[in-house]
Amino acid sequence: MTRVGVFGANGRVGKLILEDLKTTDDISLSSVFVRNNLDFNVDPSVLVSSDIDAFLNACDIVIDFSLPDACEVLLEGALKHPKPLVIGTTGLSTHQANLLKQASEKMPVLYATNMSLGVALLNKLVYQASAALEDFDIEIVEMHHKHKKDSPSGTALTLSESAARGRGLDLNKVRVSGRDGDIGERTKDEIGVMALRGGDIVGRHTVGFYNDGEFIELNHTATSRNTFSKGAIRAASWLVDKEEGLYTISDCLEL
Ligand SMILES: NC(=O)C1=CN([C@@H]2O[C@H](COP(=O)(O)OP(=O)(O)OC[C@H]3O[C@@H](n4cnc5c(N)ncnc54)[C@H](OP(=O)(O)O)[C@@H]3O)[C@@H](O)[C@H]2O)C=CC1
Ligand SMILES: O=C(O)C1=N[C@H](C(=O)O)C[C@H](O)C1
Repeated sequence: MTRVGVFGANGRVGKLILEDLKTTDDISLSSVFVRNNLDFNVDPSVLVSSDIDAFLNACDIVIDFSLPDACEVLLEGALKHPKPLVIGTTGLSTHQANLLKQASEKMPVLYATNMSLGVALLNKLVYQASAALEDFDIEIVEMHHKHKKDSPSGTALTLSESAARGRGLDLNKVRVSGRDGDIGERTKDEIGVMALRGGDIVGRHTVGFYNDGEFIELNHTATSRNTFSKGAIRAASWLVDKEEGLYTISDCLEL
């Protein structure tokens, strides 16, 4: 039985991971990290702790859906006590992304800005379309619930990386994430990545390829957050016996 530690268990996704683990074979909850209290009860055999070392000691693998600063605490702890990590937290700073890379030199780390099968495939399609439709303008729109803190979404940024790679472009030089005022005409290479927020939208991403006379739009809509929690548990079962290294959701899904 694989013992899972959940980081961010009070959160929208974290709570679902705890629920989904109850109905999963060969993998079960053994520890929960909290900064204050857990908002609900768990089986008394589960360690609930705000001590990162104790939390890591009590599990074989960690699943993290928290916030960037919290994820940093996890990565620093894991650098001292290596443990396989499945990380879904988005909005990481450059420093936090570097810590994640450092961690992957000591332990297996699967980082995915979106744990769904659909978005994993969408990334492949976007790469292909971007390369094939070289004269088309690329614009990405993401929509999420009003509680989301980071923008653009991690998924939109990953999709824009796929689009930039398809064209051999450096995303840092071509990404435009806001247009307001007298901005002039659109330049050929820019990749627009725009964010909308409202209500309870679980997650919607549209990657459009626009030319004179025609356009194509590729869309993925998550209709349930369980898509992410179940995807993360599947990733944990796959990652637990891997060697150190940085893995993607496509590796796990063999896409
Ligand atoms: N990769 C993917 O497929 C997906 C990724 N996400 C990403 O996952 C993350 C979480 O999303 P969501 O569940 O909606 O967010 P929530 O805000 O609902 O949950 C965040 C969790 O992080 C915990 N947390 C915050 N700060 C700290 C801290 N300093 N130390 C310890 N724990 C902390 C909170 O604990 P407490 O309540 O105790 O404060 C809470 O449990 C986001 O980055 C989101 O973008 C979301 C969906 C899918
Ligand atoms: O915060 C969310 O809710 C989501 N975050 C992820 C992201 O930033 O891409 C994935 C998903 O779209 C939901």
